[in-house]
Amino acid sequence: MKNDIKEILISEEEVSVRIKELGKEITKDYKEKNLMVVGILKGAVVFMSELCKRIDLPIDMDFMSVSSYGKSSRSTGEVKIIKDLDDSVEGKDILIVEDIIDTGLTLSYLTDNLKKRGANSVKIITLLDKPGRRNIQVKVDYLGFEVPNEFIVGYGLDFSEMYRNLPYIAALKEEVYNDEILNK
Ligand SMILES: O=P(O)(O)OC[C@H]1O[C@H](OP(=O)(O)OP(=O)(O)O)[C@H](O)[C@@H]1O
Ligand SMILES: Nc1nc2[nH]cnc2c(=O)[nH]1
Repeated sequence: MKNDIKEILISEEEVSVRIKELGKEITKDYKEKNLMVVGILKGAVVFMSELCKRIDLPIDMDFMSVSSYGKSSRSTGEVKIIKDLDDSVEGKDILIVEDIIDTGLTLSYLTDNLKKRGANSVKIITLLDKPGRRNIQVKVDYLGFEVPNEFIVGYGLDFSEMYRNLPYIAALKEEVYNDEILNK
């Protein structure tokens, strides 16, 4: 199956260095705050676990799972919560952790949703940003890397549930994915 990989875009070493930098930045920015880290299943799991080890603060961790329909430019899109947080976010400083921002639909919905629940602040960290595919503008507060408009796998990102455990970030060969996947 590794024959499906076109190219390694970001090496294991580069990811590790960037996550350490992001962890330091967050540690500085959230010193006097009430940090709650919210990972979006499943893609964010690998990034979140590495990131949290680099944040030198007491933190709450929780997870949400969402599904989205109609991400194409022809649709306004709809996001549904499949697994919600265990606890209230009232008064918490929320940091949403994502693996990738693509159309912007998921993070736009989640930011609004958590703000409405009375969080003190809601910010976004994403390992990857694919700005070429954006439909909805979203403010990214912390970014790992920008990636080109390719189908990305590794470090939590899957193709048909495969490749999430690759320790680097790679582009899949064009012949493996098709327009249906990118325009779903
Ligand atoms: O900006 P958007 O167009 O909304 O896309 C980004 C979302 O898509 C991916 O999740 P996916 O639905 O593939 O689920 P997964 O994390 O379980 O792989 C990714 O993890 C983001 O949550
Ligand atoms: N695995 C994967 N999931 C995505 N979700 C949105 N864009 C991508 C991508 O490039 N790869």
